[in-house]
Amino acid sequence: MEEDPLAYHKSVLKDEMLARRLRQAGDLRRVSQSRKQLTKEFTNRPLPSCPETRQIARPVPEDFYRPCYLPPAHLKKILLKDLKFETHHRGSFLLLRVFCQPFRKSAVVAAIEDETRDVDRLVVYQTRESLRAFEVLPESSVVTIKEPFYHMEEDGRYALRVDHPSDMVVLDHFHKLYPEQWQNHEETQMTAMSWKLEGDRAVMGEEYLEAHRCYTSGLACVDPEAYEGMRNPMRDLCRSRSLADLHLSRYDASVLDAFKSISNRQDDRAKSEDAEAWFCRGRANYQLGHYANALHAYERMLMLAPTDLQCHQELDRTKKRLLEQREGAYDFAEMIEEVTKNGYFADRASFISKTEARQTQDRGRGLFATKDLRMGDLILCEKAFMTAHPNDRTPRSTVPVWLDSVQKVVDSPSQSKDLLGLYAGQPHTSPISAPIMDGVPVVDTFRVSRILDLNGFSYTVGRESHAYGTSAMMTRESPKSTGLWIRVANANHACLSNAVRSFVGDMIILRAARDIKNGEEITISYQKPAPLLADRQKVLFDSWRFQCNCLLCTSEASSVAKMHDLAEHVETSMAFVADRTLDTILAADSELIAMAEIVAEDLEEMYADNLMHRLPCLGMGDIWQWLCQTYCQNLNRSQLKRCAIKVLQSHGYWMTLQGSQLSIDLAHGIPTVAVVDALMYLAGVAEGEQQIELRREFEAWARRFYEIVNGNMTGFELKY
Ligand SMILES: C[S@@+](CC[C@H](N)C(=O)[O-])C[C@H]1O[C@@H](n2cnc3c(N)ncnc32)[C@H](O)[C@@H]1O
Repeated sequence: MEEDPLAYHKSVLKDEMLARRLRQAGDLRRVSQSRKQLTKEFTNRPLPSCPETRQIARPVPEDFYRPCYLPPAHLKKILLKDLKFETHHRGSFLLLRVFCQPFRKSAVVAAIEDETRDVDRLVVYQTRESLRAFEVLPESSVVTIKEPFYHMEEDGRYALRVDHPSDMVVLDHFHKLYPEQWQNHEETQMTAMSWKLEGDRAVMGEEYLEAHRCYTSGLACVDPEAYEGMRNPMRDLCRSRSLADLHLSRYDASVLDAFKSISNRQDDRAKSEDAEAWFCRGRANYQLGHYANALHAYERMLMLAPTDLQCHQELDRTKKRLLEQREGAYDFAEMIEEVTKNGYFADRASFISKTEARQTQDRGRGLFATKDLRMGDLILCEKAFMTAHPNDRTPRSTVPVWLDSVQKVVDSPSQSKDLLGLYAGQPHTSPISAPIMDGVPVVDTFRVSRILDLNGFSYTVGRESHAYGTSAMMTRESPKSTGLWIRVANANHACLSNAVRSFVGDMIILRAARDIKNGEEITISYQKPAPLLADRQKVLFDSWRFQCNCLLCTSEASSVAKMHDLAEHVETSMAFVADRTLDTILAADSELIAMAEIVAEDLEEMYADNLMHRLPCLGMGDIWQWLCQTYCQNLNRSQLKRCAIKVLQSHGYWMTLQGSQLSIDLAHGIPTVAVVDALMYLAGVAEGEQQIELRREFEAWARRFYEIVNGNMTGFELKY
């Protein structure tokens, strides 16, 4: 990585800022900028068009703080002048108005005033990636900031900082806290119907947030008495807001609003409106993955509008999802085709019914089989809760997934239990949904961040149709995408795991690496296991804070004395292979081959214990693979056969041949691409020796391993 020439100055500046922060902490705020200065700063910026490029500052742990769990009614109102530096004002709230067009930097930044016309800046983190600053905080909007945090930002200036979405509530003009002096009197005069028309206009312009605001304001002015004997606009407003909710990914609210709007009357107009509401309910339930509810909604719609083509299509789509959910009936080739076209997403349901998450004896919760599984079986195929992909605007991918996971739960609180129930670094308490305060779920952003760090996976997209395109373990090239899968997040790690993961778009696939009994724990390897025990344990401890005690690790740990020698030999082998790529394989002479044989033999000696117990020898596979490639190139069949068997043994697979019947001891194997290659070398040798049955046996085994490693068979023919 290139060194930053300003690194030294930056670190001095950072230290100075920290010292200032510590010195001033608790002091009463001093006004540092006038309204005129702030107005100039905010109005001289280019108008926001699309979300700007930005680097998101992740707060350092000492800045972590909890969200406010109280409504404003239980808090004391304070003014800007009451703020103290570096202080969380617990038990208090501020009432503020945005007085200029806000902008986005590493967060949404707004100029705000209080009722005394005192001014300052408000910095809001964790807003939805795709929203523009003026959508988050429209000019003239009135907000309450609960338990405000007055903090020095990266530019060395103080500002009010909001990290938890529920700590800031944008008030509707009819809210009882909304100060009279900031009321827009034109708006307060509007009727429910005029709000509805305003909302419809916003929908036409695809301004769904604004439409939502209008429909909500309209609903606030509906007086049921005033519509005695007349058509009550409440249902119309709810139906329209349900559609706006759908566009805003607020699926829980969409289901509820659609429900409220259904009249069950029998006149034609009511039927058509109810059909619309059932459709919204269907779509929102589909998006939430509640396919049975979606099916019910579409069936109800078809009772009212039997010829609606779109509804028939949605119904068919939903039936497919239900089949996938029930039976794991996926057409992977079709799924790959879809993902290849759209890049990231597979419109598929999760199949997780052969597993359950429950407590282990000593490793928190784990994933367990609820059925007997055979080697190669699909254990589960799960849709991601959230994925994030690197792009020009956010080249580092984990931050958007973090932000959007918070937002997803805020938008559809019913999903909060799934996310917040995951491991966050402490022993589990029983999973709870986020509490709702002022109509908004209280989500602790920092907890979500920790959950994502401990439970997310990185993977590579866009290679699904290639050979081994869905294997995350072998694709080391960046950029990487990040994702979170709720059921798989319960799986504990073992370097010698019994399941292997792969990806198609945003679906994760787990296959059984060996037979797994009903009730047995399912484990996966969080990372491609490093050859040396110390390296493996370091990575696992640094990232996940545990030490692996799988059979391979405990066995290698018991031969500590040899560790140093082994490390030396593994390094020699790795250097040999790294220096001698394809060109040298093509030109390998007998001297070079002899050298490689010596390196391999030395390693075998080092790995005598592993070999005796038929355990994988992770540092030995590469050199035998190199020799396989070389002997294959030289058409030396007998040596190729010997080395291919060594590759299998390096991975913990020991084969037995009885005539042309091949059996493989799978107890301690680690399936990889190299295992498939070795089996295909052996198939080639058998073919050369005219042993057609045996060739078929080897190829059949190679196919089984390919499916485990890659998740499905796509690309096998291409590669072999
Ligand atoms: C993705 S979570 C796995 C589920 C977790 N055990 C739970 O209780 O929800 C990752 C965390 O599980 C624990 N863990 C995973 N594999 C482990 C292992 N082999 N030994 C001990 N702890 C493990 C670690 O605390 C790790 O940070």
